[in-house]
Amino acid sequence: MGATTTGLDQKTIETVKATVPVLQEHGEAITSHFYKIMLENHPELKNVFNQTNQRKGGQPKALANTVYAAAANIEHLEDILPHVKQIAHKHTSLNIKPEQYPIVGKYLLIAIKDVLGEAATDNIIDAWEKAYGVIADVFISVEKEMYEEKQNAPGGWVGFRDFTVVKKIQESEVITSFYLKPADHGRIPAYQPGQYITIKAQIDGETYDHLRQYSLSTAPGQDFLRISVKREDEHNPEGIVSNYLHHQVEEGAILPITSPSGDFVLNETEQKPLILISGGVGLTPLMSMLETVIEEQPEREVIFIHAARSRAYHAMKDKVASIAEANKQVTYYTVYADNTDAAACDKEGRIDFDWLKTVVPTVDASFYLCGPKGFMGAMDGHLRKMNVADNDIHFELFAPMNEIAN
Ligand SMILES: NC(=O)C1=CN([C@@H]2O[C@H](COP(=O)(O)OP(=O)(O)OC[C@H]3O[C@@H](n4cnc5c(N)ncnc54)[C@H](O)[C@@H]3O)[C@@H](O)[C@H]2O)C=CC1
Repeated sequence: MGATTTGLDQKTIETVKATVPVLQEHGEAITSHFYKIMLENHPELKNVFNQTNQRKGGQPKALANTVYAAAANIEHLEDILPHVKQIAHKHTSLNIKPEQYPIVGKYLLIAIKDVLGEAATDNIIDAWEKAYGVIADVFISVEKEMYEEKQNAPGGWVGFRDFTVVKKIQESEVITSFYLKPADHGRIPAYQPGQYITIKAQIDGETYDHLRQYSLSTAPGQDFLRISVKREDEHNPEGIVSNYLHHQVEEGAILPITSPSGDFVLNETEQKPLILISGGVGLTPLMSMLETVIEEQPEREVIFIHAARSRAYHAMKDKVASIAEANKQVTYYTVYADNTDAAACDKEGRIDFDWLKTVVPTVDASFYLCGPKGFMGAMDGHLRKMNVADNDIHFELFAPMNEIAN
């Protein structure tokens, strides 16, 4: 039995690879059971594992897909490193610690045994235990590096740091911006346009703290951080933190946050046209990119396309208009789904292929997409139909990784 670079013997590798399809077949049953038993035994992990996605089944599915993809590539994990890094950005933003990995591993194995019953022989369980250890080590080492970078970044930190809400501004019918300054009066962290932070929401009456990620919505280099939050329907469990922020968090309140994370960032080494396409509150990271590019790359052509439900839902309209007015490099288009005043927008309805083609000057451009899931799928489809190269399409969606990867 030869050893491999992962340190796993050939028999273990073969067993794991041979059983990936079996686990995939029972994937959701295994991970739903796993989440249930793990959170029963470790309720302190509830805030880390987003409860909304867990209820909807998205989080268990995402975790299952990640573990199976890693297991299928167990001999050459470096092939899935970009995917690992994207998840590691989310993990470090949530302050996930190495000691949490063995807990996940323990309950995942118990769930595999419970669901597969006798089919889960000792050999199989043993092989998966070893494989999980290898996969966990890859995540832990990538995350260790990211934590070191956070600690050493100008104004950076690890864990949660208290920020004071210094200003709260309504941007549209549903979107409100929160301006944040360090409660310790220390340095504001450096960050890249497109990155996000995690808020720990300590809400009265809730049994655990809720963690939510929000994109930073201005260019770096200000004397504050700013997030812009859409108020979700209060009856939607996903809306618990956004309603708390909108209704209970006023100027002077303290919010614990983690330092900026994320790899959906503006590449300032590129010169080709920058096309920013957003739907709804998805404009937040793209505002940070827009404000940055006009300062850092004044020669670069920028097209800012924004789709909103209607004028009342359109946030930061005046800001974008004044940026375009003052910077000839920027052209902007507005699309309203429900328009009562045709003069207020450039297109009514949705961004469709034929229209998009007329406003995109060249397909040899860098495209950044952010918005609701259906919007992103539609935009991605339009761009591929135009033959835009894969690596020119950048997108992010705050959702479990399996949805992002689709
Ligand atoms: N960094 C990130 O990953 C961020 C992600 N987001 C995500 O962006 C989303 C924004 O949602 P809302 O503001 O509620 O958007 P929304 O529901 O108000 O929709 C915005 C626009 O998108 C259009 N649209 C929706 N589906 C479409 C489709 N299939 N094809 C073409 N156009 C479509 C609508 O017509 C509307 O004009 C949220 O899901 C949020 O999670 C938001 C901020 C940051």
